[in-house]
Amino acid sequence: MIHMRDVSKVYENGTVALDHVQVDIGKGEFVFIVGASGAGKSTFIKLLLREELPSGGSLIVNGRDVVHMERAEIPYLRRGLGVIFQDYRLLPDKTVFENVAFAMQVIEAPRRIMQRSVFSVLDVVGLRDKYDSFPSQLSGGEQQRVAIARAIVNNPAIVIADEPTGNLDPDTSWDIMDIFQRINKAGTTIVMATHDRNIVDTMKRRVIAIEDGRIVRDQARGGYGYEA
Ligand SMILES: Nc1ncnc2c1ncn2[C@@H]1O[C@H](COP(=O)(O)OP(=O)(O)OP(=O)(O)O)[C@@H](O)[C@H]1O
Repeated sequence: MIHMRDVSKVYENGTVALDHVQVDIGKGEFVFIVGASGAGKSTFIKLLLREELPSGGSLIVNGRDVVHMERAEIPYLRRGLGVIFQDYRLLPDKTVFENVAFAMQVIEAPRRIMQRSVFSVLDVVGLRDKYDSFPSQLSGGEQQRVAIARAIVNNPAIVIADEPTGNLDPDTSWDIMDIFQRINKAGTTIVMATHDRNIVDTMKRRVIAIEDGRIVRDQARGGYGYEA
């Protein structure tokens, strides 16, 4: 699904955010990206989404060559990826239903399929009865569940999450992680950058640790730190 070969990212000001990174992530994997603040996790994710281009190396995401891609191909790359951020990024003037449906309108899905799909993913995240609420009427955990519903409504091959539990209390974080586990069980690849030691140590999934732009550990059933 994801093949990074010798990928580096040097920002315009000379900051080396990633330094010759090699990673292969296969279908159905659940991968945590861990590392201190500034280690390069968000840059790693931005490259996958083609929000930033690598300065060197090759990168294949979901069968597409991200480095040599035409601008017009970028939306097709992103359609295959569901993205979730720490701060939810919902549209404040749209209801829960509309926020999720919007992701389908963008790809011009037929209306009849849209209604069914939106309610189906709202069931997955347990929010069907809130379909008519606005984001401001929801708790942080509920808003993140809407963001997850929006991310998966077009059946992406890969779900990419940058600190999805960063603003949530421990119990709510686990509710969110249960949803990610269910999505993963259904075959979706999950790549999640996180600072949540408890979650990483408890789940014992693949852990890729980044330090100063380099992968310093890639462990099949790892913990947050070396000791786990
Ligand atoms: N647009 C940019 N221009 C210049 N430097 C940048 C840019 N974005 C990130 N950096 C730098 O690149 C390095 C890696 O940043 P990145 O955001 O990838 O780290 P991170 O591991 O995601 O950190 P955090 O956990 O705090 O989000 C840092 O030194 C950061 O200051």
